[in-house]
Amino acid sequence: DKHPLHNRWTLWFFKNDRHKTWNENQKQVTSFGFVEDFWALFNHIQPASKLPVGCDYSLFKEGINPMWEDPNNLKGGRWLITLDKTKRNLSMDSFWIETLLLLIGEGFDDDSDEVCGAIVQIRAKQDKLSVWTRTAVNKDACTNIGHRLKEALQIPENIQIAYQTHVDQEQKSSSMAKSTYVL
Ligand SMILES: CN(C)c1nc(=O)c2c([nH]1)N([C@@H]1O[C@H](COP(=O)(O)OP(=O)(O)O)[C@@H](O)[C@H]1O)CN2C
Repeated sequence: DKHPLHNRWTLWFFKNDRHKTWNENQKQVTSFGFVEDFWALFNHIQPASKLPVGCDYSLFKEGINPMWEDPNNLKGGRWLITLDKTKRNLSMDSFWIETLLLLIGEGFDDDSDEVCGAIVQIRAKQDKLSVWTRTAVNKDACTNIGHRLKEALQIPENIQIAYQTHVDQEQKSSSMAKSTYVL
């Protein structure tokens, strides 16, 4: 019989329809709690690298919306990995599946409870992959999650990734919010 996951997860899809609000564009696709159902879903949908520019996939724990204002995200932030669009067909999909497997496999050791979800975003200039965590001030948990992410995605030591709080991201004035942690 089917193999249960430690958590249930919900896949969301964002398509940038200018006539709708950001919230209206954020759609739930489905939720799952078994390994077999994850693979059936993943093998059924478009790969991230094939989505139109402006689209996102988000995989969050069931009950947590992929939005700053969700109570589980209010005090948190994200590890952000930017991908040059030339890498879209090279590493985007492998980065995304590796991140998904870390999430559903609770691959962040004791800090897996700190993880809320992950988002992959197809954009004109730079694609983005982020892992959202619950509590920005939990430095040890945040940095362990960041290390595990770099390790799983085989991101070289000299390539920096940054952690930004959602509050800083919401209130950013320049193009990039300030970084709370860098690895
Ligand atoms: C409740 N609420 C409205 C709300 N709640 C949110 O949680 C939330 C937003 N709004 N977001 C809006 O999308 C724009 C692009 O962000 P982007 O991350 O797609 O980045 P790009 O500029 O499209 O690359 C953001 O500037 C923000 O306006 C983003 N976001 C996470």
